[in-house]
Amino acid sequence: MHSPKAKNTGRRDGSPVLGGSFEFVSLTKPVNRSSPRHLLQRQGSDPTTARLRASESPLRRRGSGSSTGSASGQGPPEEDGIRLNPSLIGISLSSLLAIDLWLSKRLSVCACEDSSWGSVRPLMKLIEVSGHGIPWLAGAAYSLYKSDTAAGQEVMLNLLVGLLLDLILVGIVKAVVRRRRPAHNQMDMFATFSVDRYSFPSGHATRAAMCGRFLLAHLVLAAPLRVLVLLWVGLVGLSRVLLGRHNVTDVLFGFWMGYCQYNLVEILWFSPQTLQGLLGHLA
Ligand SMILES: CC(C)=CCC/C(C)=C/CC/C(C)=C/COP(=O)(O)O
Repeated sequence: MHSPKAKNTGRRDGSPVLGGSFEFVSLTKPVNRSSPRHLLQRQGSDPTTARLRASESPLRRRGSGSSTGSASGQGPPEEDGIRLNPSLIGISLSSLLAIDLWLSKRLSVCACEDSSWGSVRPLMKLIEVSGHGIPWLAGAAYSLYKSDTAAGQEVMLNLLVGLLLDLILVGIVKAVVRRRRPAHNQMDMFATFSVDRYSFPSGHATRAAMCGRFLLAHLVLAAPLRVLVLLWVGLVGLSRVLLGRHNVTDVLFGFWMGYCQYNLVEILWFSPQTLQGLLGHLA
């Protein structure tokens, strides 16, 4: 990806302003402080350039531009490195986002009935429902209500806490980041909050990761079922991209966030005593 700045700041004679990786540094800076002496002299002879240089360069405003290391041939000063890093991070992020958008678009093969895998869309929507908040909240509340043992009630209460925590945290991140859903998404999901018009992170992915870890830690012990749980988590995430609901990074971050949310549930874990106190208050 090209930096817009890079197009405008090259020299008229086409020769590089600086060699190797430092060229980028010079392109992000208004003044070629580390340029050879004859270049500075040539630029200084142009009154417009000289005026711009004087007004734009923070170093010159501080009056230190003429005496820093690079101008005296000792290589770029420390400040060059400080400016280089954010630019490199910016470029890396832009590249990652471009790859993310391209890959997500290519993978959205069930985004509508006419898509290449449009016939699989109903199955993907079924997987979507399996990771929706309502069945999970209703299921956990019902199990809590029906549970006879203190241990069972404890587990279900904490699952309920985790699910509510997940809704709150995902809502906050979505509201802060405000990343739009992919353009190819059909907004035909049932029971959504207003923040669900945003896509980062995928609430289904966070819930699947958190509930997956919860199930593996407390409820599902048989090996074949544990594999099924892991498969379900993966399918929920994959279905978000195939349906065109999310970009790949929304789902990957969602998985990570859900994984961390489970740690939070473990830290907050409500004991039977706390549970009895709560139920005593409610009764
Ligand atoms: C009791 C109560 C507050 C239930 C709300 C459950 C609900 C409407 C959850 C929203 C689930 C949803 C559509 C999340 C969006 O998932 P993405 O993967 O598309 O971000």
